[in-house]
Amino acid sequence: MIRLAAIADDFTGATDLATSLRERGLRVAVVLGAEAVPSSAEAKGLDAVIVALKSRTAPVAEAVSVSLDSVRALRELEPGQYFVKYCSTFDSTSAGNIGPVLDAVLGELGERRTVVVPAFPDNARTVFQGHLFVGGELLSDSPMRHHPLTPMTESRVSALLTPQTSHPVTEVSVDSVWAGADALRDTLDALPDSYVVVDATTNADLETIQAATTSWRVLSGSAGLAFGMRGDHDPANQRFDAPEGRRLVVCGSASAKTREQIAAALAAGAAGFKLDVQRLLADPGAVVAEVSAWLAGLDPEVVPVVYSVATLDDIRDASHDAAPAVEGVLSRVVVDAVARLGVRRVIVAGGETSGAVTTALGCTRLLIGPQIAPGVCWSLSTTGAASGSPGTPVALALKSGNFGSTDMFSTAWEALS
Ligand SMILES: Nc1ncnc2c1ncn2[C@@H]1O[C@H](COP(=O)(O)OP(=O)(O)O)[C@@H](O)[C@H]1O
Ligand SMILES: O=C(O)[C@@H](O)C(=O)COP(=O)(O)O
Repeated sequence: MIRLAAIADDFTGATDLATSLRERGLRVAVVLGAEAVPSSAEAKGLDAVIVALKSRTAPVAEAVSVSLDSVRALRELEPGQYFVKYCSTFDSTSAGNIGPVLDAVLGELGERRTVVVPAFPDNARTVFQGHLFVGGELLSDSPMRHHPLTPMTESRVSALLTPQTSHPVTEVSVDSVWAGADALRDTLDALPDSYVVVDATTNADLETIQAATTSWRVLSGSAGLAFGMRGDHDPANQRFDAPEGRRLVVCGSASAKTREQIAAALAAGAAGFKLDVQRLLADPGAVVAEVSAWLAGLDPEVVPVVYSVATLDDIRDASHDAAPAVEGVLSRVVVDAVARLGVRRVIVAGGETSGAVTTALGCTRLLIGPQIAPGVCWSLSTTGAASGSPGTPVALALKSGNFGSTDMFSTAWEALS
């Protein structure tokens, strides 16, 4: 039996939740896909298992199917609670996938209610009067309105979720949270079965919500909702031996923070390679070969940053084919760099991009290591058959687009030495 079983709709979301739990003393495993869920015997000693999926922008039926496969596999571990992790900026469209996945998971488990808590104050995401804020701005005024796959142009969480689900959506305001865990539990229990969007503006609010929902079978939200959980494992005591080798940063993220991080790295002496998306659409193999040749010729001490978005102009009129094509090229670049150039330490910016890269490397499991910033950590994995160089150890930092300090592409490596 484990305490918490989670599915995350992208790979950075999985490591985000994992690092938050690990920092709070839980023993966590992140596995990539339902097939990699450990058996009960293998999960002995673990507090939480998180399945990383690439379902955020997949077709609805596919997102539902991989989520259900994961929940069915996790069920074997007899979890005390289930956690459906989605983005702290509620990345989704009116078709899904947050609503359809919640509907399917609840249906599978015979449940009729969950809380909906995207707030993550450590990364400046708060929910007040049912509206999601990013820093001082409403979500719909934030850079998320320009996201290439899930542009967020509405800020009220219930308005975002209602078109995605047949379940009723209700709201609980921060006053009820401030009344404390016991009172909040009564407020929640008095509501009709529904998806309950709960305000949260601080970590203390998240802890109150978590304490009020310990008997709920299914929780949903960003990693922030895990902040109230406590385990007895001191992360400082865990061995984390990162392989020695060359470094590489690849960015498919179009997020404002990633664009700042790229600019800061280049200003600090990193070497940059900006992908030409038109060329890449026409001849991806040639672009991969060009990037690989460029990497091979660099001073191994210099940090290379391969990226596809420098300014918003780069994604303004992007074709539908561009996103998978960029993911494909960045994945092939990383696979080649690991197989042929001795790259062993890789930062990947962007959730979709991380899913593509990690899958191409054939990784199935991540050992979570030191936190780099709230929601961002180093992890260790081993490449699989898909990579062409199976059994190679790699250190991966799968970075959510908008997370991490501005200088992290230059400084994150220090946590490995
Ligand atoms: N120049 C570009 N034009 C169109 N799509 C792009 C471009 N660069 C990256 N993308 C795609 O945008 C998506 C970004 O999503 P993701 O990796 O989750 O990062 P983030 O959510 O931080 O922007 C990926 O699918 C990526 O391939
Ligand atoms: O909850 C969050 O904000 C992150 O864990 C996350 O999912 C961010 O997604 P990307 O920006 O697409 O990496």
